[in-house]
Amino acid sequence: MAEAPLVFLSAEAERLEPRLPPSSATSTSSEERTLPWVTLTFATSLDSALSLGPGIRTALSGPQSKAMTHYLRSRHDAICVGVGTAIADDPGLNCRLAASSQGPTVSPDAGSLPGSASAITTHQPRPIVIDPMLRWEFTSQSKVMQLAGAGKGLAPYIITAVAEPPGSRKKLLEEVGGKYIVLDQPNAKEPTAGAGYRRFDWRAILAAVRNEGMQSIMIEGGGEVINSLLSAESAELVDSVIITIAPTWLGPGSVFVSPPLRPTGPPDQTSLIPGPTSASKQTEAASAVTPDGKRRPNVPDSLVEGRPVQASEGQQPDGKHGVEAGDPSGR
Ligand SMILES: NC(=O)C1=CN([C@@H]2O[C@H](COP(=O)(O)OP(=O)(O)OC[C@H]3O[C@@H](n4cnc5c(N)ncnc54)[C@H](O)[C@@H]3O)[C@@H](O)[C@H]2O)C=CC1
Ligand SMILES: Nc1nc(O)c(N)c(N[C@@H]2O[C@H](COP(=O)(O)O)[C@@H](O)[C@H]2O)n1
Repeated sequence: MAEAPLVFLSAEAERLEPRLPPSSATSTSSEERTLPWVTLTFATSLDSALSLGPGIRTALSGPQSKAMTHYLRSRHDAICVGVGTAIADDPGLNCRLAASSQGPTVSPDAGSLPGSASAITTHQPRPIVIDPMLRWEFTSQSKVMQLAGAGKGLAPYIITAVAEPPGSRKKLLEEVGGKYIVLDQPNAKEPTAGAGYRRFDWRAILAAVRNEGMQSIMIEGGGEVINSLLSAESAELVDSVIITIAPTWLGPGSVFVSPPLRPTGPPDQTSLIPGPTSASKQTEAASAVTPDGKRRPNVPDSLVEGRPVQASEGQQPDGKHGVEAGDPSGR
């Protein structure tokens, strides 16, 4: 069944605006940045899980939160996932906000102010897939490729360490406007990770994105992407964090957001990297809601901005969801 067009209210968009990259129409400051504006945004359960398992697409967001995500997609030049997510989810990574000048729908035009329902030109973000070893076996049937072919989204740029990607895939990508971006050296400082690759330095990833003319990127996941970005070395690169928290637990075996602690010091808040607004605030926000969706007493309003959701809202019929925005670097 076709997905109903997503609608995001102007008032909600205005609430988010201070956390979003400057509009390209009104600011030149973003052009002066050497790296793009980075928004980290994802949905978790109360136990900080992104999905039931590494290969399992798990719906945590309801329609309102999903519409918010698509508004965010309309406000960024690029949208980034790791190859684990590309394989697990076969994602579309496009913006599917209703493009209507009627009613309260926000214009998806990144250049217009929230609520101005005039010129509607849907801004599509460029999908960026981090795939150092080229594990993603995309085909012309992959959702993102189909959407690009149909003009409903952009084709992916794949960031890889493989110097010469296979010609057939290169052709497939280029036919719909995508390409490979080869990064010279994965981060030599890091030990080889389990899958036999070294991580890229996030600065190198972001510089490559900026080099393509993109001034803002939203990073959606999955676990490894988020946890490496929120490591001590790179968390300062993140300008904004926007998290949806679903009132459920996914339990052991899930893919968790759990950024590494510093190598020294006790495992308490002082060793969480850097500043309280990402990991620690997320934990507080999660514990602010009981399993049946009620607010716990003595929890400040600033931590959870929940609202009742309709029974039709996806996987969490009787719960609440919250949007938490913060700056992980404490700036
Ligand atoms: N609830 C939510 O908002 C979201 C949930 N997910 C879920 O997350 C799960 C996938 O998470 P993961 O398995 O952790 O995969 P992932 O999507 O984080 O991809 C991991 C892979 O990406 C590459 N990678 C990541 N960071 C890198 C770096 N700095 N340098 C070089 N390569 C890097 C590596 O090849 C690594 O194996 C899926 O089940 C998906 O459904 C994904 C995105 C959002
Ligand atoms: N915001 C959010 N909530 C969830 O519950 C999710 N599972 C995700 N997943 C992310 O969205 C991508 C799917 O995008 P399409 O709808 O196919 O365009 C998925 O790959 C994750 O990045 N996000």
